[in-house]
Amino acid sequence: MATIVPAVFSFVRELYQGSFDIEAFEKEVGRDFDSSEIAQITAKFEQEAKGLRNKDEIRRIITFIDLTTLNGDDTGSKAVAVAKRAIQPIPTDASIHCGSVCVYPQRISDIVKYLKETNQKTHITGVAGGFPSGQYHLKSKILEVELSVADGATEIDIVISRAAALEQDWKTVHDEVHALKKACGNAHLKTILATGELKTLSNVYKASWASILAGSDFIKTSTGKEAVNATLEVSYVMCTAVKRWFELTGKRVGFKPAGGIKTVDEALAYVVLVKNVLGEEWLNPELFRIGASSLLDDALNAL
Ligand SMILES: O=C[C@H](O)COP(=O)(O)O
Repeated sequence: MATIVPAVFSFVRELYQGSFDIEAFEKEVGRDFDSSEIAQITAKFEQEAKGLRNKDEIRRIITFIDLTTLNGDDTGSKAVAVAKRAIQPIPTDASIHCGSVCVYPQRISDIVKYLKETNQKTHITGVAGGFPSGQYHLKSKILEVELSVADGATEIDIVISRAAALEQDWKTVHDEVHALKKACGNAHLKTILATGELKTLSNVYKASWASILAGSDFIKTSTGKEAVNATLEVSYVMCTAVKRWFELTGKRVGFKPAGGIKTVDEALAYVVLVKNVLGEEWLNPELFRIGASSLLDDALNAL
């Protein structure tokens, strides 16, 4: 780490030695963002997205989708039905798969059982760690992650503590994500910032950094349960942090916009944003996902 991270990011080195210096964190990543400037940039992305609407791009979008069902009345058979769609979303094309099927912890084992019985594979994302509010004891968040991984989730989506973020307690945000990353074992960790509840773009940037520094494999905008979910504006700020981390360390963290993305046109705007800010190399399911429950319907209608 010492040879890769420049001196200006000395706090990253200290972090890896087990300390989190909040003053250094604020100094290094505290910055303001100009909303109107970002709005102009994202308006261009939306414009560019209009020219991208073709069948190949729509098929590619389908491969990015974490096909989601997160409802109180989800049953085992509903979860399995969604998993079947994630495995073969286009009925006439067995070569295309969604990024994963995303469910609550109690539904993970239903999908694992179905995959075993039918000898099929898909990534299973379990939302855990006090999803969606994060208002739970850390011990129960850790246990929920451990149980979800034991049940067979290959990817875990957790939420940050918005309470800690709003109190500018970035050490707690970082330390919780770090503990949950450890609980994931080999499962990939996607950390949800719930940006609609973070109040400022400066907070979105700091939350991105705290989550990246804690070892998140992806950072994700929203749970789909906040009043305001994914927006291009917060995505721009989050991808700016992902890009800076890559410039400093050579490490690629993934990005997942989620919540309220229902149409191909909306999804294409995120594709253009990622391509422009992070580069084409991010546009594969290893580094880019879209969390969505209904986007697949619009994509299939458009094919
Ligand atoms: O993580 C995925 C989101 O919960 C999905 O949200 P959505 O139902 O608005 O598509």
